[in-house]
Amino acid sequence: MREASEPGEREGLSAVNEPGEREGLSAVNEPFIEVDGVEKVFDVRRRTGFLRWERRRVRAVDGISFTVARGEMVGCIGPNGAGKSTTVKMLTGILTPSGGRLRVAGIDPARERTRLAHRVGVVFGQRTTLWWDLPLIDSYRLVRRMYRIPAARYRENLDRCTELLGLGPLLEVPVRQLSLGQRMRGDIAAALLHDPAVLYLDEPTIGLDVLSKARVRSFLKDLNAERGTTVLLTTHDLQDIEQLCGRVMVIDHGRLVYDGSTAGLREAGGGERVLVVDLERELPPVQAPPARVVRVEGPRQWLALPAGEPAAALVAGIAARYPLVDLSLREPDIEAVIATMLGPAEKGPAAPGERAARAQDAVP
Ligand SMILES: Nc1ncnc2c1ncn2[C@@H]1O[C@H](COP(=O)(O)OP(=O)(O)OP(=O)(O)O)[C@@H](O)[C@H]1O
Repeated sequence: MREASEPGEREGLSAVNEPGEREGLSAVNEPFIEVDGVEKVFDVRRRTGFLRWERRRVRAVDGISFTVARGEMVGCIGPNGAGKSTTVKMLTGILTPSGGRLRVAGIDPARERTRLAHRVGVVFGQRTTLWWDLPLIDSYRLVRRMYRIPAARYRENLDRCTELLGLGPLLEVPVRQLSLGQRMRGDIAAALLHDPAVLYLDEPTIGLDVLSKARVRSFLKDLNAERGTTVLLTTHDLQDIEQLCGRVMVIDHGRLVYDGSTAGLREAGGGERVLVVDLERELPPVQAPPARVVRVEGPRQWLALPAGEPAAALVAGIAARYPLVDLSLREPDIEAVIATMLGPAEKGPAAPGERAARAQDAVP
């Protein structure tokens, strides 16, 4: 406890963000997170034989640049070893960049990590920040002391999280007895008690069942909408991104290969939309170029539309020439789009460490 509260005292911090700092939506377009040509290189030693070691340089992040405005909710995806967690760790100040410039709320995270900690909440899906042997509520009391959260603010935030995350029956339960989904909700609440302006979430729905995922996603959506909390979400679950984030960044080999709208990702990846038509009876494949029939099952036919091809004229043409009963348009599978974007290595199951090895440059 002592250790955690000391740095704040040294820097003479006010306990938590002032209410006015609950991220002025007026400043929505100002960059809140600025990442400019950031690099992170790790020097690692690898054993290559008996008493033989090789020094290698792992370029985990290779000149990434982006900005995030206040109140934005941005998804970050990419294969294992792409550099996502390393980027988040640099944003929290846990790791120092090897090059480039980084600012969060105007603060250099590596230099003023403690000051930044009062503005930031972090949830790592695979690890807990809660005290394992203590009841959940005791962890929250400790968090309150660490951040010196005023009593009224603590109560308000705790009540809100307890209600929206369904934590009421769990508060007196030791963390070690919680299920994964319960613990995750507990972790999210712990990260929010001090009213952070930005929340980093690393795989917040990993291993959760469908209902728990829905609950966590709905909570995050409300948090972002009501409080204007800036959210950076790293995940392998594309539904997290599709349901929560209007913007997505795709990272591969330490580089940003896509940064834009989630909807635009499909087009950027050259994904095809599929038109499913139900005819009155079985018929030969529908002729409607440039769409082409890719599957026929009785009176139902599936037509692939090249990316960017408007559907309206095509649908009208089919309706005029064929006995149409029903039709629907399916967006391209986002997972397939990303696989295309990332190249052949992502299409099959990647061998463990394969991508990491590709990101490594041997040091002469
Ligand atoms: N502390 C470290 N020392 C040496 N290498 C590291 C360290 N941390 C990460 N790396 C390497 O940096 C690269 C990027 O790792 P990172 O954890 O950022 O990937 P990621 O995109 O988060 O992957 P995942 O989706 O599997 O979590 C990998 O090659 C990894 O092995």
